[in-house]
Amino acid sequence: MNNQEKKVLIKERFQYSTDTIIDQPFNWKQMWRLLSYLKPYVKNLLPLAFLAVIVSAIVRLVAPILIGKYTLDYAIKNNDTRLLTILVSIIAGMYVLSYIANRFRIKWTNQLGQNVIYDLRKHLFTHVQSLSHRFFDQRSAGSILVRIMNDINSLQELFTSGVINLLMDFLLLIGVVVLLFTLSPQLTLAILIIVPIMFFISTSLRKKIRRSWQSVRLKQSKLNSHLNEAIQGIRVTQSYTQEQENIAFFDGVNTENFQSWRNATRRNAMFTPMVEMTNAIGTAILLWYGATLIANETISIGIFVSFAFYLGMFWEPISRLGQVYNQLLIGMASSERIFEFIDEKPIVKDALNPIEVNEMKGKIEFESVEFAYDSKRKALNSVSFTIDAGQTVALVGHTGSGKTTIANLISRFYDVTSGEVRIDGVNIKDISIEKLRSQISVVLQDTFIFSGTIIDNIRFGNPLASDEEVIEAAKAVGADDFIQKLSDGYLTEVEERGNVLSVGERQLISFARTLLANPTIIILDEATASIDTETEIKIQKALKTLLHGRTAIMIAHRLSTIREADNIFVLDHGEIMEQGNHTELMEQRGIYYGLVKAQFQMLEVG
Ligand SMILES: Nc1ncnc2c1ncn2[C@@H]1O[C@H](COP(=O)(O)OP(=O)(O)OP(=O)(O)O)[C@@H](O)[C@H]1O
Repeated sequence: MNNQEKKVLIKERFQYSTDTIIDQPFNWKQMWRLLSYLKPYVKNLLPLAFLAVIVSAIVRLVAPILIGKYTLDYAIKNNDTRLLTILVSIIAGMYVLSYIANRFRIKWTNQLGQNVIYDLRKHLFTHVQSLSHRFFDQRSAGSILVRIMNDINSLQELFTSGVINLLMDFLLLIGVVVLLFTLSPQLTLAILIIVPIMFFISTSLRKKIRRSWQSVRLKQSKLNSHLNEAIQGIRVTQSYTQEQENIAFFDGVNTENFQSWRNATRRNAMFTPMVEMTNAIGTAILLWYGATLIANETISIGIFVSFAFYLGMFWEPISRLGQVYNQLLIGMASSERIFEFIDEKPIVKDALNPIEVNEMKGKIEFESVEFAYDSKRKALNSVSFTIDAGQTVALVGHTGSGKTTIANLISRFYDVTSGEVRIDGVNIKDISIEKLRSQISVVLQDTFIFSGTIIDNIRFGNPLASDEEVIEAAKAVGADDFIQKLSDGYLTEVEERGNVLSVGERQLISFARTLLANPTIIILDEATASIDTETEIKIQKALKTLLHGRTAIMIAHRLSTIREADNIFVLDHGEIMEQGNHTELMEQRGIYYGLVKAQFQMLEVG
């Protein structure tokens, strides 16, 4: 395989297609929505920041008049030292006031911005927590991370300085234009001629800048998605010695990210020189035309000096408005992506008046249940069964036959496409989701261990449980032995996903966690696969304790582990083809018989 073919293959291998450019024109509605996050602060931080802004704007607007018109044209011209002293003291006092106002403006606007960012991130995270499994099926963890971190970060500048500076600059701009016209309408008109040219150029830049920042976000999202996957899957990568391919792909997305940044910042940087150019042209007009006006005595030197001050102040807010506009565009691109998530509604949601079931007996019924993950194929097709409270039922069938889907529907991770799932005779759509899930525990083969101590990981099943209750649960499922042998016992720190623990140990921890949660219904998905015989014996013992007095659904490929089940459902292509206990199904000599025989033969061969 040549290098080119290799590159194509690598490019095709990692596909992150979920993030697309959301391209809408500048949207005032969205802007208001973003600004609504300032609402909690309209009574405290916002007015304080506004006050500081108004004070500094007034000082900046009044000072040039005092310096030019009054100091030059009256005090100096008439040699009035008393007036000069008074004016200089007032001007100095005003600058001190402006300094104080500015310090507070920075302090308060920073506080305001940080608070808004905190609130927005909290809102987004809380919302994402409530979203259904389908949402996570369609997106990589990395791309979700980018929205919660990077996109919100990019709004930080807008809220810490942008919004408030915008007000300050508007005030300055309006004030300066009014003062310029008062001082000399002819000179003002001559200078303002350049403004429309400037606006024309900036409008064409606007769209390009906005697109560039959106592209940056997309590239970052792709980079994060790959990074996340590359780290999570490092063991597989290393075992297949695919490190070079991974590095090559990373290099590709990293370069794309680098280029899109460079592109965006280059376009961004075009704004300031443009304003500076206009500033230079304005100054040239001032000098040339202003000198003529002084010569024919239309304006005084003092007015000319005030004018020069104001002209400097005129371009400054315009230049800053350009920057704020850029921040706004960046913010818009990010907020579109943030609001897309916030507007995402959980597909599985509570009924209007959900039933708060506090204690379930655990009878499960499926009536003509159909389900499809996508429109292309059905995962379950007219499935009906009843599991009585306290029964243990095993689901068996070929891979992809729909076993996990049944488990997903009982916990309401997805809603049925048609038909009904009932618990204790009540449609689960009418039961409060929180109550429903609090009575159901799902034990997965790949137990998720959170970073923290072992004791806290077990306590995840019931945050209110005491240390003694946690230890008791661990003892009951036979996890206490190995935990005691760990360096710090129950206080041993384990990293995310519990990489330092064996599969069997992780499973025992999850059993203890489940026992502590004390659910009415337990779903064990492949819980006894891939462990050695000794651990399996331990786990079988633990299971007996765990399942005692509860309704249990076991999904297991190893048929030896489910012989004791009260009932076995045999699935094929999303339908229940056979059901009965082990002896009955063996007598039927159907699919189950075939599966058992095949496994038996495999063991013999092995
Ligand atoms: N999140 C999903 N999105 C789309 N299709 C899915 C999703 N999860 C499962 N499927 C599809 O639905 C069908 C049933 O899957 P399910 O996970 O229920 O099978 P299973 O019997 O549990 O398989 P296994 O024994 O391999 O775990 C399969 O064809 C699978 O590809």
